[in-house]
Amino acid sequence: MQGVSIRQAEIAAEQQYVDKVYARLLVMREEAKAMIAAAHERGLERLPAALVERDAMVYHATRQLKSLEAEYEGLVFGRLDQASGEIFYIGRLGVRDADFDTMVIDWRAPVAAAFYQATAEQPMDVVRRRVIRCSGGKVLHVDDELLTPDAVPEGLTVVGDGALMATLARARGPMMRDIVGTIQREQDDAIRAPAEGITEITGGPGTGKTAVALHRAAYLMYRNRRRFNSGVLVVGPSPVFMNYISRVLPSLGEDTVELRALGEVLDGVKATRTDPAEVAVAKGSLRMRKVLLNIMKEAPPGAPSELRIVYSGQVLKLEAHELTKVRKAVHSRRVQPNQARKVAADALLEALWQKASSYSDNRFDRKNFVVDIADRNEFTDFVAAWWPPVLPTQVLGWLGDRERLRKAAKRNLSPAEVEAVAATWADQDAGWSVADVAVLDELRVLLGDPPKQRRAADELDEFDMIAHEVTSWHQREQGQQQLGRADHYDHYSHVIVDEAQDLSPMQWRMLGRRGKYASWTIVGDPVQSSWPDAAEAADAKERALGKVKRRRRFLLRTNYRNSSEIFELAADVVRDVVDPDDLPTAVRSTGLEPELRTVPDVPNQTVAAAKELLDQVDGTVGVIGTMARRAELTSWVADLGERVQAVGSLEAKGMEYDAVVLVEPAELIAESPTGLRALYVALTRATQRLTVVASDNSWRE
Ligand SMILES: Nc1ncnc2c1ncn2[C@@H]1O[C@H](COP(=O)(O)OP(=O)(O)OP(=O)(O)O)[C@@H](O)[C@H]1O
Repeated sequence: MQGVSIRQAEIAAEQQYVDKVYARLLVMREEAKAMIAAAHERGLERLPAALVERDAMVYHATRQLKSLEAEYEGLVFGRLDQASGEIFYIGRLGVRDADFDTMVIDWRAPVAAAFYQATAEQPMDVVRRRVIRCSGGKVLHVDDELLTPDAVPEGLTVVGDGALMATLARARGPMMRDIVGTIQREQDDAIRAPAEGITEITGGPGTGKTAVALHRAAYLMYRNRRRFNSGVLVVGPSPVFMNYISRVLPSLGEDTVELRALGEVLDGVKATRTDPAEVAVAKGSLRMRKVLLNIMKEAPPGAPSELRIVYSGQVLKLEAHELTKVRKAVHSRRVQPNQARKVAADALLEALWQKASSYSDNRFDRKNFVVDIADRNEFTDFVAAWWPPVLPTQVLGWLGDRERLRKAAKRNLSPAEVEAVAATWADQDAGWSVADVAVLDELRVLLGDPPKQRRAADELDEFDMIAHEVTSWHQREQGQQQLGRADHYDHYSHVIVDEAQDLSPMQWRMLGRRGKYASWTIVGDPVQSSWPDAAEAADAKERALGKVKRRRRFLLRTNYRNSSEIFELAADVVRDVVDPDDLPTAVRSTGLEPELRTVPDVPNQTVAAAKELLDQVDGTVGVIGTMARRAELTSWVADLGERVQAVGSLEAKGMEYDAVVLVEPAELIAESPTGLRALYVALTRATQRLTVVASDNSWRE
C-alpha cells in the first residue's frame, strides 16, 4: 500500500513539473506565431533585403512552431538526478523558461547522453535515472533506476520495476513507436556515432536496428541541420514497412527525412509486386546489367533496316548489315544512346558519303553533300526511326520477347531464367515488380535522359525573380526541398539503408547513385538475408559506398521484441546454418510457449487461430504465409477487423505484431533458396504469442 502511495506522490510531483512545461509551451507557440505575423508584415515592404529577413524569420519561427505543435506521446520522458543535487529533465525537444533557464533538455543534446549511457559501473555522476511515461501532458507512470546507491541523498525515493521491461510488455499498435525514453546504452552508442563515413549496425531480429536507425536520423538532423539539409534518405524493404515506421520520426519532431521503399526509389515508379525468387535473383544480379548492356546496343524493334537516298541521280543505299556496323560504331563512342542522336546522324552521313564517293570517283564536295542530305526530311525521318529516344520501360517491354531476351542474355542467364524473366516483362499489365525498379534505374543511366523540349521562357519581372529566388531558398531551408527537387536526386547528405542484408547487387547500384556524396548508415542482419549470393551483394555494396575510409561497426546483441520462448523456436530453425554469435539473446520471458498445430484444414484453422489470438492480446495479429499465398490469406481473415494484417513472407520483413499465425512453414522453406532464413524472419515477428498452422510436420525435420 505504502509503495502505491509513494508512487502516486512521485507521479503527482512530476505532474506539477510537466504542467509547468506545457504552460511554457503554450507561451512559446504564441511567440512563434507572433514572430511569423511580424515577419510577413516586414515582407510587405517588397524590398529584397526585407524579403531575405522575412524568410529567415519565418524559417526559424515555423520550425519552432512545428516542433512545438507536434503531437508528442510524451514531451517529457526522463529525469536525471546528479550527485551534485542538480536535476535535469529530458524530453523530445528543448524548452527554456522566460528567463532562458533550461526546463527540458533535448534528448539529442550532449548533456542528455548520460540518460542513456550511465550504468552502475560508469554512473557519469548520475544517482537516479527516472523514466517518466506520459500520455500527452498527463503523467501515467514513473520508473527509477539507482546508479550510485551509496550516494543517494536524503529524501530521494526510488519507485518502479524496470521501464524497459514495462515498455516491451506493452501491446503493439499498427505503427512503430519511438523508444526515446528507454534507448539502451549499446543502441545509444550507434545513434550518437559521428555522421561521417559509414556506420554499420548489425544485430539479430528485434535488437532495435530499425529504431536505432530512425533515432540516428533524428539525432543527425538535430546536431547538424545545415549540413544535412540537402537531404537524408531512409530506404526500407516495402511500403507496408515504410508505413509501419512512418510515425517514428514525426514523433521525434523530424519531418524532413525522406522515407522510400525499395520499389519507390526511382521517381515515377511505385512497385509493390514481388517476383518469384528465381526471377528476383536473375533481375537483381549483376548478370542482368550485362544483359542490359547488350540489349541497348541492339536496333529497337521496328527500326528501319535499310536506308535509301538519291543524290545527284545516284541511289545511295545502306543495307541491314551496313546499318548494324554503323550502329556498333556509334555505341563504341560510349555516348549514352539518348544523347547520341547527333553522333548517329553523323555516322550515317559518313557511311553515305563513303558510298557516294565510291560510286562517283570523288566528284562530289563532302561539305555540300553533308549539308544537303542532313537537311532532307527523308534523312531526318530515318534517323528519328532508326535511333529513337528510348525509355527504360520500353526496353523491358522488348525483353518480354523471349527470343530477344535470349539473344541479349547470351550466356548470362540460364534458359529457365530467360523463360521466367521474359514472362514477367511480357505481361505489361502486371505492373512493375520491386526488382524491376533497380533494372529500370540502371537503364535510365545507361540510356541517358531523352532530349527535353525547351520550356517557354519565364516571364517573371525583376521583383518576382527576387521573390522567387528568396522563396525557394526559404523552402530549401524549411527542408521542403523534396517539393522542388529534380527527379533522380543524387545529392543526399546521408543515406540510411534498413534491412540491408536483402539488397541485391542491382539495388546497391541504384542506392549508390543516390548517395554519391553521402555518408551512410547501414542496418541489417546477415542471418535474415534473402539474397543467395552474399559475396556478389557484398562486392556491389562496397562499390556503391565508394572509397570511404572512416567506418565504424556496432553489433546489437539483445532481442527486445520476442519473448524468449518464441525466439528459441525461431533460433532452432537456423541454428545449424549460422554462426551462433549472430543470434541475439531474448530478454523477456512470458511463460507462453508457441503453439504448433498440425491440421488437415489449414484455412479454417488459420482463421480460428487468429480469432483466439485476437482475444488473447490487445494489439495486432499478423498472419504470415508465402508471397504466393498472400491474397488468399487476406481473403481468409477479411472479416476479422483492422487488428489483423495478412502479409507475405517478404512483406513481413521488419514488421512486428503482438501475435502471429504462421501458415504452412514448409512452404516458406520451399519458396526460395534462402527459405530457412525467411522462416526465421517470419517466426521472429511476434512479441507475445505465436501459433504455427501446418498441414504436416516436415518443417521441423
Ligand atoms: N531500447 C528500447 N526500448 C524499448 N523498446 C525497444 C528498445 N529497443 C528496441 N525496442 C523495441 O523492440 C522492437 C524491435 O525493434 P526493431 O524493429 O527496431 O528491431 P530490428 O532489429 O530492426 O528487428 P528486425 O531485424 O527483426 O527487423 C520494437 O518494438 C522496438 O520498439
